[in-house]
Amino acid sequence: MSASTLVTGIGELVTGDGSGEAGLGVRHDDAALVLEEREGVPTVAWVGPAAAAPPADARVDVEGRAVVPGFVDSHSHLVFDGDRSGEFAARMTGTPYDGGGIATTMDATRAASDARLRDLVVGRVAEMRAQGTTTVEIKSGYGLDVEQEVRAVRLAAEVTDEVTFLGAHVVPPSMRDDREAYLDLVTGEMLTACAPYARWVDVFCEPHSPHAFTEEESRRVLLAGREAGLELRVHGNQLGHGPGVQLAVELGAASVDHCTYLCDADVEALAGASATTVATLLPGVEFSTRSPYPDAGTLLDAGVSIALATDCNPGTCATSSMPFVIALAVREMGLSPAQALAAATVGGAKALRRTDVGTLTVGSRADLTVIDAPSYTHLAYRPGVPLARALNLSSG
Ligand SMILES: N=CN[C@@H](CCC(=O)O)C(=O)O
Ligand SMILES: [Zn+2]
Repeated sequence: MSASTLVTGIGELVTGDGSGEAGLGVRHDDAALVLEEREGVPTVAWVGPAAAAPPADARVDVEGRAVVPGFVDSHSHLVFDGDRSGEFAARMTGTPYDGGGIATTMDATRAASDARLRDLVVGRVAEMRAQGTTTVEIKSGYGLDVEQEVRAVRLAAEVTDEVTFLGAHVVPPSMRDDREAYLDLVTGEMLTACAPYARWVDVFCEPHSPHAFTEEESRRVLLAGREAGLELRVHGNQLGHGPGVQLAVELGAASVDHCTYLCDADVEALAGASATTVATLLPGVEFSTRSPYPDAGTLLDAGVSIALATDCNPGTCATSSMPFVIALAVREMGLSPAQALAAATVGGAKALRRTDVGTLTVGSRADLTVIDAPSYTHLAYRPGVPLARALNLSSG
C-alpha cells in the first residue's frame, strides 16, 4: 500500500459508526476515505466528503459502487480435507445430521500432508476474501489427537490471529469407550500443546449428539481452556434445546454459536448478557441441514447481541460466502438488510471481541469490501451474484 491512499467515487459508504438504522452509519454525501499505514497496519485515517479530502499519495476510484466494512466471519472450520457431499445429499432426502460425519473428515484430514492441508486452508481464505471477508476465525477439531490438533491450530495461525482450539469437537471413534480419557487429553496434554497457537477454546456442547459433549463435560473443557489463558466460545443449541446457551452466559463466553433452538429463558439470558456474550447465527447450517431458522428479529427486539457467520465446514455448511449468509438471514430469519449487514460486520467483531474491524471509522483497520452495486441492499436483493470483494489496496 502507498503511504496514503484516497478512496473516492463511493456511491454508498457504510461506516458502522453507530448512527442510523442498525448503527450502520450509511453516507450518501460523496464520502471518501483516506487510508494509511500505521505501525504496519493499513488504517482508516480520515472519513468525510470527497471535496474536503486531504491530499494523499495514491487514489482509488470505485466508480459509484458501495463500500462496506469487510465481513467478519467469526465461525469457521477451514482446516480439513475430504468431501461429504454424499452426507448432504442424504440429508436432503431425510437423513438427520447428528455429528457422526465428523469422524469421516477426521480420517481424511489426518491422511493429508502438511503441504496439502496448508494449500487447502490458504485457498479457502482466498475464496472468502474474494467474497468480501477480511477477518476470519478458524477452528481446529478434525485432528482429535495431540499431534493432529497441534498441526491444525499451527496451520490456522499462519493465516489468522483468530484461532480456536476445538479438540472437544467430538470424541474420536477410537476413544468412544473411554470418554473420560479423551476429556483428560483435551483438558491436559492436548490443550497445553495447542494453547500457544490459539486465542480461543470452543466445545460442541450438544446432548442430542452421542458424539459431542454434555453440559458438565463442556464446562470442564471451557474452564481448563480459561485456565490455560484462552477465551471462551461455545457450539450450543444446534440440534435441539439444551444447556449450551446458559453455559456460555454463565461462563462469560464471547459467543454461543448456532442458537437454532432457543427457549424463552435462553433469550432472556442472552439479552441480560448482551454486553459479554453474542449469539452467533449460522443460517447456512439451517439451509444445509434442513433445520428451522431461528428468529433473529425476535432476538434483536429482546436486546440480544447477534452476529452472522458461515460456519464453513465440510459437514453442516460448505459455503464460504458471507453474502449468501446475509441473504438467508434477510429472507429466512426476519432481519432487514441493514440488520443483517451489521451482524456480519460489527456483530462478528463483537463476537471476536475486536474493536478494530467491522467498522470504517477513523482508527479502524482499512478492511474495505466493495459491492459491485449502488447499495449493500443488493447483497440480499441479488442472492448468488458475486457482487462483493475485499479491496486489494496494493492494486486498487
Ligand atoms: N456442530 C459442530 N461442528 C460443525 C459441524 C462439523 C461437521 O459436521 O463436520 C458445526 O458447527 O456445524
Ligand atoms: Zn462450527
